[in-house]
Amino acid sequence: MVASVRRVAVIGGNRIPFARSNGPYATASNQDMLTAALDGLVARFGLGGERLGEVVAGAVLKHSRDFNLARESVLGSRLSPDTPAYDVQQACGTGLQAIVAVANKIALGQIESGVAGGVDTTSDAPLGVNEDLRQLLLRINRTKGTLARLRLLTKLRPRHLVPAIPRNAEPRTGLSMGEHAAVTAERWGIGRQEQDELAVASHRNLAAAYERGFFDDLVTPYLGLTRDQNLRPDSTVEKLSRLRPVFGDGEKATMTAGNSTPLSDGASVVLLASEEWAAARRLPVLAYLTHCETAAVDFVHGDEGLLMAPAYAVPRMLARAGLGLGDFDLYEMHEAFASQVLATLRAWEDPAFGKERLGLDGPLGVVDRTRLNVNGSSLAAGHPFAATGGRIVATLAKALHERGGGRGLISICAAGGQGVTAILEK
Ligand SMILES: CC(=O)CC(=O)SCCNC(=O)CCNC(=O)[C@H](O)C(C)(C)COP(=O)(O)OP(=O)(O)OC[C@H]1O[C@@H](n2cnc3c(N)ncnc32)[C@H](O)[C@@H]1OP(=O)(O)O
Repeated sequence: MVASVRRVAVIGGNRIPFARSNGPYATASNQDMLTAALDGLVARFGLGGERLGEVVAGAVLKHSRDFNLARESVLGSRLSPDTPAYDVQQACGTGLQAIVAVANKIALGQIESGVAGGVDTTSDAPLGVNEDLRQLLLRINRTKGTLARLRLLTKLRPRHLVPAIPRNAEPRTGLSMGEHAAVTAERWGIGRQEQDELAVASHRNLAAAYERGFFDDLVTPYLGLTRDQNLRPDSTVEKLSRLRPVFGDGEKATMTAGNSTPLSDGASVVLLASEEWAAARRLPVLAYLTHCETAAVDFVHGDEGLLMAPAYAVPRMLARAGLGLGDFDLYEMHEAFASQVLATLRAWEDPAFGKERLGLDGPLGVVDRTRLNVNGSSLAAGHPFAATGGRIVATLAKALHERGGGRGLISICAAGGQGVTAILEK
């Protein structure tokens, strides 16, 4: 059935600047932001009225009204309404997994072009009613007769009005992402200063990239923002060292608001296509998506850290690609927390981890830190969960194109003990 596998071209991306939670996008919905990101892409690549093969996107925090988020966003955009769309969701891996879904169909010749991405708002998080109120409302709904219904209504108490707010926590452990990351940081002996240094590098690199115009054709202003709101170009290790720890135990705690991603709002999308489709429109190819991998770890019963799955996905992907960890010109590691990136790097450098967990003869290898997140990452830009994959792919593809080619590694950790990784090449 499959004739051949084709190369998948990354043509470009677009995102809106990422905002801090309850900031300028407080009244924007997932659909508003995803539509804005799509329309920016449409404008950039002249896609008005174009019927694309497919649009795949998702959000981690969704209202029930968002059951067809990607398709509704297409209908609200200037793409042809004949463009089909569907949603995916894999926590913070959502954006990259959406890109893989579109890429696979292009590779198999099932579509010629597609857009993939993601959106999230922590400002407009879906509030649920609590279980007691839900039961009461359902009973009222099932009850016949106005009087009987009114009688049930008299049972309404103030406790019923306490909303069910989604927690940024793992359902099976009750621990937040930050609390899990703190356990991993301690296990790998990740110090406060190295976390703060990584955060400062993220801010400096993102600020420098904005200054030299790198994001001029990747970011479209939205609701008054022209740059990521969390970006603080004046960040220093000295300033960060004064922040009090927010995750971890007492004296040993090292994780602060400065070396953790902020809760954020935003959207990103990426245009992917076959080479033929791109050539017919004279659109340059920034890079090719050549490999991907997903891994999961048992953080519930086992002793592996919640956000350590990329430490397993990357070596598997490298083995399949016949590459080593050092064979990359650029590395894009999603900075959920500085400690998460540093723990992953340390695991790859550790001979015991290489032998016992990865089945290698020794350590996986070392990442050249001067090639890591050279245009900033989530600590500075912010992390609207499902929008991070699109931000990273578009940033890396452009960076590879700008340097005249090369190979880039992408690593994204996700809730539920999962990791999604990919390789871009030009
Ligand atoms: C989900 C997946 O699938 C996988 C993943 O990615 S896991 C990651 C998911 N994301 C998260 O878990 C989000 C984690 N972050 C949070 O919960 C919150 O941002 C947080 C608890 C860490 C901090 O919240 P907060 O206290 O409201 O932060 P905020 O008020 O902005 O900052 C606290 C202080 O640090 C300061 N600060 C922050 N960054 C700074 C910087 N770069 N330089 C100087 N000061 C800074 C702020 O100015 C503020 O100071 P004041 O109190 O004097 O105003």
